Amino acid sequence: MPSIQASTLPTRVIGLISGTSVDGIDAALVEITGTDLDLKVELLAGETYPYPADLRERILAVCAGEAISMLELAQIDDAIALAFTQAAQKIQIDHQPATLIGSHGQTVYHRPPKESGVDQKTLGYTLQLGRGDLIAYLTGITTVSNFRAADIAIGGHGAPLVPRVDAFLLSHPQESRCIQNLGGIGNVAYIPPRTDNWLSQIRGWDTGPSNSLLDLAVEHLTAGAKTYDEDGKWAASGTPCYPLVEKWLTQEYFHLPPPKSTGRELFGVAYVHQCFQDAEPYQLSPADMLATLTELTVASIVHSYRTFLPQMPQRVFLCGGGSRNLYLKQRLQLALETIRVVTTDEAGLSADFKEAIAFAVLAHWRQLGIPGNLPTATGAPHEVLLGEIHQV
Ligand SMILES: Nc1ncnc2c1ncn2[C@@H]1O[C@H](COP(=O)(O)OP(=O)(O)OP(=O)(O)O)[C@@H](O)[C@H]1O
Ligand SMILES: CC(=O)N[C@H]1[C@@H]2OC[C@@H](O2)[C@@H](O)[C@@H]1O[C@H](C)C(=O)O
Repeated sequence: MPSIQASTLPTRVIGLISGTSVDGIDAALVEITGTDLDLKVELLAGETYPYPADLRERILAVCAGEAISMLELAQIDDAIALAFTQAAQKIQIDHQPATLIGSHGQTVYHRPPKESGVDQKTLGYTLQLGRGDLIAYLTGITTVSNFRAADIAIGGHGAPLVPRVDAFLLSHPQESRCIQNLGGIGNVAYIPPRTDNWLSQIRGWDTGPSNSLLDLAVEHLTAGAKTYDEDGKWAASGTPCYPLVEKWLTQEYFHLPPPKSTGRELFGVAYVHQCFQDAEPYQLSPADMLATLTELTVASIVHSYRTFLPQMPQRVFLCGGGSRNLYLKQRLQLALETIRVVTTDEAGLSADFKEAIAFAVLAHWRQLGIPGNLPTATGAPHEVLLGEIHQV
């Protein structure tokens, strides 16, 4: 990956994403300077704008595989684009206006490419709603969207995309690091110390479920009264059932070598339903069930590091909503023994808004003609420009 010299004038960019938790739109207003090794990002404002409850419900139903008409698809796409537009407008209040938006949109379907014989691969497919042309028109700001399509088209997974941004914002001269996102789905970027050939040694993949199963279990156990276990307090009062964790860990996904990606299509409603069925013989309390699902997230992350990393990292930096789950964090620290587990806040990058910041950077790169994917993370055969630019 050559270092590309381009304009280093500060650019004010908005990054927008709603992730697999479908809890709302994360918006980051940032000032970006530099391009790659000299890349710097200052977070001017970060907010999460919850979706209207009925829209969230419809999106979750679509993610769970409910069949809908094209009319309803269009209506959901409209509603998401409008919600993203409002997020972009609100985040600029009391600030100088932005000149660029990077909008990830809302993933509603993700089908990773699959090996189908020697040197044969079936194509992947991914769909993010909330169309960028409408956001550009309504905000009057050039908008980059549909970031995953180009990587998928050349045979990549189109995910995870954040590792390349992590590499330039969170690498360290001496320390090897894992940046672990704990969103609905978990993903990791492994970044070796910044010495010779460090860029070619970066790795990234989706580690599996993070909060998606926990959130679904909490909703089920509270009959919809709660959507998540705040700070992991409920799970912390239970005890993990290790035979179940062992059983669940035999699942094929955890043993696939990276690059790999996944989503709610696998770790969603049907999966958690099966988990509850598997748990029946053990007569677990709700707290034990949550502790056991937390342990699956922990064990799947640590198993994937031990199996697929060239070496264990010196430090793990957490980000995403799950980094606020104190029980999950504590269990991960215990499983990783002497490897320190902290959040990306300790490295000066907001753990809450890192994904939104990353899509601002990806838009900035797109405008400058700099590729955004990392082939060692997405499995694409080469680098490619990510995103469609919608000018105003
Ligand atoms: N205080 C907290 N205690 C426990 N869990 C929390 C807390 N705050 C957030 N979470 C969890 O984090 C989730 C949201 O995380 P985040 O916004 O990073 O996910 P996402 O971006 O939607 O997912 P992905 O990264 O897979 O796209 C919530 O659904 C909840 O499970
Ligand atoms: C298809 C899709 O939306 N994937 C998300 C999801 O959420 C976490 C994980 O799965 C990750 O691969 C990806 O998002 C982040 C932002 C990424 O591309 O790096």
